[in-house]
Amino acid sequence: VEPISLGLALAGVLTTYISYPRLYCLFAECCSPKRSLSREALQKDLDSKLFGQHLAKKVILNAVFGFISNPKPKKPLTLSLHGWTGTGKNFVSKIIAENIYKGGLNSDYVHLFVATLHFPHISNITLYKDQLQSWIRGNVSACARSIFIFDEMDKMHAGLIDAIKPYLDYYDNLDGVSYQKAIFIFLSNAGAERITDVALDFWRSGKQREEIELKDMEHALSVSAFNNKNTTGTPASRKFPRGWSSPGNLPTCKSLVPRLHGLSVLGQPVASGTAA
Ligand SMILES: Nc1ncnc2c1ncn2[C@@H]1O[C@H](COP(=O)(O)OP(=O)(O)OP(=O)(O)O)[C@@H](O)[C@H]1O
Repeated sequence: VEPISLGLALAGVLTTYISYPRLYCLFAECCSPKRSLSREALQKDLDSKLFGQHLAKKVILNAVFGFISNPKPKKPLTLSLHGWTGTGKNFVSKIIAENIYKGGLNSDYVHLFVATLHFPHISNITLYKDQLQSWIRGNVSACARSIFIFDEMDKMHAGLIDAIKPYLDYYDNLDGVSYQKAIFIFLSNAGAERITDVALDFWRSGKQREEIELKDMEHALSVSAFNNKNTTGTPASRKFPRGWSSPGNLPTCKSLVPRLHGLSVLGQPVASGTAA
């Protein structure tokens, strides 16, 4: 084959590959505006990898699948996972990320922040706020379905929590950017002791762990998370965003508590809820 013909043929193949996003996305990672999540695959992953978290599994499966399947969500998906260290909060975030993007946590569309690592100095709070907001704005502009994971929320400065709040609400757009397809996952130890207390009470009364319901955790978590002493800032600024109930405490039984915020599933707004 002569070099010019070969070159033209290759250029043709390359142009076709780039011009057809679906074809391109078969081989490279894409930010797909359409549904890109298999409920069966997510369920299989949760069932086979995540143990002892029946509430978390159910809530996460319904929340994530319902959200991704909705072509026009009214607000971003906000999940808040609470539990003691080593209960699987990061693990489940990884499962969610991997089910939405091939690259999982390494994807260009998945952003992980660790409070003590990325925002260590209270004196730099104004700088962090600006940087965080422009990072979120820039990345959501580039990919509406961006995922932001915030680890150690209980150690996050209240001022930074305030900086994230506007993106979690029901705005069609903020300064020309719509955040309604974004996913925010907050991980926290706040409420861990209380979660353990509830699980322990169930065990003492001879009930199965699987009998614990979302509502059994709700109140306990709200109170203890709001009173969380680790989050810095004044009590007033510690107020959680609308639809975002505060977190609480419990270690021995090691439960993971996801909290669902104002998510619209099947067109019905769902009030914030909790699972263990
Ligand atoms: N419920 C679980 N089911 C299966 N494996 C788990 C579970 N919880 C934890 N693990 C295992 O333990 C490892 C550590 O858990 P992970 O980092 O998710 O804990 P965490 O709740 O995020 O803790 P921390 O609060 O310290 O960040 C995971 O990578 C996973 O291998």
